[in-house]
Amino acid sequence: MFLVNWFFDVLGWIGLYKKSAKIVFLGLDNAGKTTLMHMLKDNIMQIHEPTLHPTMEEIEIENIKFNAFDLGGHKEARRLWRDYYTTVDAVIFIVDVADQERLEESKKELNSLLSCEELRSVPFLVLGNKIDKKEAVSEEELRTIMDLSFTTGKNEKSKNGELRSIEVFMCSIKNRMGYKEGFQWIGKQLK
Ligand SMILES: Nc1nc2c(ncn2[C@@H]2O[C@H](COP(=O)(O)OP(=O)(O)OP(=O)(O)O)[C@@H](O)[C@H]2O)c(=O)[nH]1
Repeated sequence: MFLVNWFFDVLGWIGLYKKSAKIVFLGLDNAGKTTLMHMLKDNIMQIHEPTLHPTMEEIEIENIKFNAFDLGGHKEARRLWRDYYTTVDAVIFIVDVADQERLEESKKELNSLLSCEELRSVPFLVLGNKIDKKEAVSEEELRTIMDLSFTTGKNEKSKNGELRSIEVFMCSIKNRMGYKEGFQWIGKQLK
């Protein structure tokens, strides 16, 4: 009973209780994917052993599977990711908003994912991470730089089933701020 409550708490907290999904964390190296995976793990008492792989991590909580892939120049990760992406239900794309020099590279990576036919109807949550750093750009600046001015809406579910939902949430994974709202939004987009 205690375990059941625990799962309810964690998945309820991130808006994914009773959902079944494969969620993938993507982004350049150093964006914060591993830190986010660890934050989830720390909140979870019993998880399947993570798959140890230099470029891919995996955890499972009940019916939710989280995978993280590095896309920052790792050929092996890209190959693994390509084998995997036809079955993905949601993408969480993490951007280091304090690393202004790499925002353009992040944008290119995001755009190439957004143009993938296989991901045409997959919801995308863009997490602008590291807002605790003084170099961090604002949400407005991030949206401008990354061409994300028109998004679904933070309280919305995409109205047309054909249209992909996409939204930006700013966060500091280190300070455990902001990403919960992002997960809750992604929870709403899943069936
Ligand atoms: N200030 C700050 N640092 C953060 C935050 N999130 C992650 N970091 C730091 O950013 C660095 C990279 O984080 P990782 O989680 O390893 O990033 P990654 O995307 O998994 O990167 P690779 O493993 O290199 O692909 C680490 O030193 C983290 O401690 C944050 O919210 N704020």
